[in-house]
Amino acid sequence: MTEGHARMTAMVTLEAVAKTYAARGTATAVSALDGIDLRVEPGEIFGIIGRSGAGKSTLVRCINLLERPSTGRVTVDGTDMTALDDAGLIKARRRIGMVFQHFNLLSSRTVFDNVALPLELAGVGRAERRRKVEPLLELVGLADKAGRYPSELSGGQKQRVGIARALSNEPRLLLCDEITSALDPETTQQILTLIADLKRRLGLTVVAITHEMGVIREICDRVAVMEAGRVIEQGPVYDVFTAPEHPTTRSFVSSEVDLAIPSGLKRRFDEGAATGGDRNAVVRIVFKGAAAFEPAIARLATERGVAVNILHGRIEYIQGKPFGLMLVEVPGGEAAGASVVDFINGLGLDARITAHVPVA
Ligand SMILES: Nc1ncnc2c1ncn2[C@@H]1O[C@H](COP(=O)(O)OP(=O)(O)OP(=O)(O)O)[C@@H](O)[C@H]1O
Repeated sequence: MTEGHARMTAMVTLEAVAKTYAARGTATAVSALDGIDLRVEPGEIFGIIGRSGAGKSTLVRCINLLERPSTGRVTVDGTDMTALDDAGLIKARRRIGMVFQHFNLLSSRTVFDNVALPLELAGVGRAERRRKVEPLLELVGLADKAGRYPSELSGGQKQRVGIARALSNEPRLLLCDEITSALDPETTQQILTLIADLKRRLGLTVVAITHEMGVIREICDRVAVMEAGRVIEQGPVYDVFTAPEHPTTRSFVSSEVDLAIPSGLKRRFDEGAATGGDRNAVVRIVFKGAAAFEPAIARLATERGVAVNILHGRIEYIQGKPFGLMLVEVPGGEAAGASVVDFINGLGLDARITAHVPVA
């Protein structure tokens, strides 16, 4: 119990949660979740990423018991959800908002009445409903659309209605099930910004499932990676992005932060690998954390007198922190590469020889 957050009461805990869908007809039983342990802290945005079929939807639906786990325990805001009867569940679910990929709006109801629906179901009177729904529509930027019907709205606007509806009972926890998967990139960005903003303003805890690493990188504090019903890796987003351990995580992350090496450069690497003549080392340098600010290339020049040739590079910002990758050619023949690697690693960066190119 040395970490600060470990002393807080978690907003969500899953302990040894498993879910098997029973065999039906010719279909065999499916193990969708296979022993999940998770802890979501109050006030964080926790992302869950995985490929199709990994079990993400099942997992998120086990949090509000829309799906009952076969075994294991789910606790939300101090309440053991798995121990509740139906009446207890209905009440507990009011404190958990949920937003869906395909919005799930009622087409025969106006925007206002869609947002008011959970309040109606909870027995809240008309005047009180108005008092609650109007500021919510304001909050999601739809104050002027209260009387419109879903068919008159864009996808992004529909999702704003879905978000306002999820907030109507003033939940402490918001579950987001692929909420930007049906939206174009620009609208996705707006919706993610809205979620991050709502989290800050309302002090919400958010659990978001997605198959897009971009969503995780944009708004999440921590991430769990799922595969075949298990969590294969989890941690702070910056750590998982900059040092993914599991091959599946690496493949998710590479599309976001790896270097796409141009074909002309790749050809030179191939020539460097094949040549029997003189060649120079290509060093791959990773800049991350505090060391990202180290002027490594300049120090190499001033302290060692080595002027490297920058071949390719990329700097990303993840949760506001820089993460850079750079490929440099070290002049002076193959042997010069190793001492440059030592020098740069000595500055706290991560360098290694990744390829060779023929000396021009
Ligand atoms: N109601 C159900 N009955 C039987 N099998 C199911 C049911 N729901 C999901 N499954 C199976 O459980 C596994 C996990 O599905 P789940 O929908 O949770 O994955 P996912 O990661 O959310 O995938 P997707 O992104 O495609 O929805 C899959 O093999 C799926 O076919």
